Amino acid sequence: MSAPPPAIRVDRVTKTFRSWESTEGRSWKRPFQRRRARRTAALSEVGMTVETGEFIGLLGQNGAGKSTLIKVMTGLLLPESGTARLYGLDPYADRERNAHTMGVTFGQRTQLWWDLPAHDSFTILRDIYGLPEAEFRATLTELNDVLALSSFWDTPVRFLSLGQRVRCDLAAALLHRPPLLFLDEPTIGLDVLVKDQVRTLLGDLARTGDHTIVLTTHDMAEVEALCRRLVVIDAGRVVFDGERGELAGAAHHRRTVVVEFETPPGPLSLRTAEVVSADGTTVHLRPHPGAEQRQVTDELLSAHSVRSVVFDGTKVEDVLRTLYARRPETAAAAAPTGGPA
Ligand SMILES: Nc1ncnc2c1ncn2[C@@H]1O[C@H](COP(=O)(O)OP(=O)(O)OP(=O)(O)O)[C@@H](O)[C@H]1O
Repeated sequence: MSAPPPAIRVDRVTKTFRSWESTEGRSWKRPFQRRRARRTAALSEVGMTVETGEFIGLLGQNGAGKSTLIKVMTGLLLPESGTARLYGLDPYADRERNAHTMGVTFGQRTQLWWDLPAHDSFTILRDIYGLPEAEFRATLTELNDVLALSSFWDTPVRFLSLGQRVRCDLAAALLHRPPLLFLDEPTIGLDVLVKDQVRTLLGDLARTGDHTIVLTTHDMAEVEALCRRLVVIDAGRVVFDGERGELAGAAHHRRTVVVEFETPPGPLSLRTAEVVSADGTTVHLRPHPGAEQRQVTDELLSAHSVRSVVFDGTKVEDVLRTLYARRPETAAAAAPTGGPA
C-alpha cells in the first residue's frame, strides 16, 4: 500500500502579477497620464512539502510572497505554472472538498460577513460544514473560553475593533475542527494577553500531532514559541527551508559577544574571536566560525578579570536580518516591463 500524500505539496509554483504605474508622476491634473506595465514576480519556482502534524513558520519581509503562496495553497489563486496539492488534491479544482479539511485566516482581511454579527457568521458556517448542533455548540464554547468572544459576537463585524475581528476570524477558521490550518498573521492587532492565549491554543493543537499548521507572522517571539521548521521566502523564492536551529548556519550569521571587563583590557588578541569594537571596559567581539560559546568564555576568563559576558544575536529576528542583508538588491523581483501603455 502506498504512503498517504503529504498534507501540503507545492512544486515549482510561479505567480507573476501585472499592474500599471504612471511614467509621469501622479497628479489629478493629469488624468490621462502615460502608464507602463509592471510585472511583479510574487513567487518564482517555489517548492515545499509539509507532512501531517508539522507546524511551520512561513517567514519573509513585507512583499516577499507569503500571502500569495497561502492563496495558491488554499485555492484562492491559480499559479501560472507549477502545482499545489493538499492531501493529494488540487486546492483550486477541489476547493469544495478541501474546505472541509482546512481553516484559513488572513489577519489583514476578514472572512466573515461584514454586515452580520460574528455569531450569525458562525451559524452560517455551521450549516455550510454540516456540523451537528451539539458539536457546533461544544466547539464554540471551547473557542469562547480561549478567545473571549461572547461580549461582542452579537455586534456586526464592521463595528468590531481589529483585535475583536481577528479573534472572530480565528474562531471561524477553527469551528469545523479542520486538520490543516493556514494562519496568515493570526495575532495581528491582538493585545498581549489574548496573543498569549492564541499562542497556547495553537501550541495545544500542534501537540495533538493531528494538525498541520502553516503560520505567517512578523512576530518572532511567536515563531520561537511555536515553529520548529521555518520556510523563509525572499523576493518570491525560498531561501531557507529547515529546522529553526539551522537558520543561523545557513545565513552565515555570526553572533556578537559583549564583554564587560573589570578594567580596560588594552589590545586584545584572542584565538576564539575577533574584536569588533572597544570602549573602555566594554568590548564587542565576534566569535570565529566554529568557535563555541563555552570556548570563547573559557578563553576570556582564563586570562582576564571579566565582570560579564553576554552573547547576543541568537534570536530568529537577528538571524533573519543577516539573511536579508545578504541579498544584493531588496526589490530584485519587481521589474518594469514593456513601454508606455
Ligand atoms: N493582486 C496583486 N496585484 C499586483 N501585485 C500584487 C498583488 N498581490 C500581491 N502583489 C505583489 O506581490 C508581492 C508579494 O505580495 P504578498 O502579499 O504575497 O507579500 P507578503 O509576503 O504576504 O507581504 P506582507 O508581509 O507585507 O503581508 C508584492 O510585491 C505585492 O505588491
